Amino acid sequence: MTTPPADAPKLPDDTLLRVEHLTMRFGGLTAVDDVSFDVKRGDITALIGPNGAGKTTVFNCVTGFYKPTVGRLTLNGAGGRGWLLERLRDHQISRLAGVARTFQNIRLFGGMTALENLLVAQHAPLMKASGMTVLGVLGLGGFNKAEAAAIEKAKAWLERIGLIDRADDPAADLPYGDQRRLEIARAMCTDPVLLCLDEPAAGLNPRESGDLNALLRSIRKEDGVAVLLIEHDMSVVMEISDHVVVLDYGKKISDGTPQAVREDPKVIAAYLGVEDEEVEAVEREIEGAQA
Ligand SMILES: Nc1ncnc2c1ncn2[C@@H]1O[C@H](COP(=O)(O)OP(=O)(O)OP(=O)(O)O)[C@@H](O)[C@H]1O
Repeated sequence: MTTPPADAPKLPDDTLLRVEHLTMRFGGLTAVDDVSFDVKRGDITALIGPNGAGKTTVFNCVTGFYKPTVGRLTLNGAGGRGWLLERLRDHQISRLAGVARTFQNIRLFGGMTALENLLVAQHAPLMKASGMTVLGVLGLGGFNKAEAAAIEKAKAWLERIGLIDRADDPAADLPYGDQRRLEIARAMCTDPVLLCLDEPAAGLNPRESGDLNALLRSIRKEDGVAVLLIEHDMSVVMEISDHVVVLDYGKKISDGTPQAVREDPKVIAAYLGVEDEEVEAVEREIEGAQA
């Protein structure tokens, strides 16, 4: 595999990802229209907006599932190296640039145990340690050490998400909320710099949602990993996000702290399904209510 040149522009030290003028067209439909925003290091950034606003499309561009029609996605990755994500293949985005993701629908290996799911995520370093040879896998060279380290890491994550007692149970047998957290732990086992989560709270009950919030806060605090998430559950967004980006009809309509975004008339109008001309009226109503 050839390593792409590191010709990405330098970002400010506190900025992990810069999305510039991102546009994605599907035939005649512009799903994402000239969207720009930053993801700061160690921040939880939420991407919100009504159905069809373009959130998943932005996500798919950042994680390499789509190549943007227009736009630049600069990531200051591991070791301070810069990457232009739109020039990388999707496997390079995860392995070289350090971007991990989960999906709207859980994609664990249901027949494998919880522990095995976390080991599979560490396949790349294990293969490297094996020297890609049978002798390596049989225990010569650094493979045994790497395998022991992978098991330790997997166990540490199972402890952290409260599933160590279920390490040997098939992932499919775990309750839904546990599967969601296991999926996040699996993504974390790849040592990402950016963790992208597509609706992590979907289908969770309030207790499971609380556990998820705690896990994401600990990832921010203890691992220093930045999180970019799409979420419809506003209680999760408002509680854990440092930064919220709002899309509507493919365009960015607001960008700021949860508090600022919550009070932005354009956001309120978008969620209420109000036409553009009526935004000022909504604005006046909000000001009136706050007075
Ligand atoms: N692969 C595709 N081909 C054609 N149109 C697409 C494709 N992916 C998304 N779209 C369209 O792009 C627009 C934005 O879709 P997207 O899934 O990004 O929105 P979203 O904000 O994630 O919506 P939701 O909250 O419902 O998941 C929609 O009109 C959708 O139908």
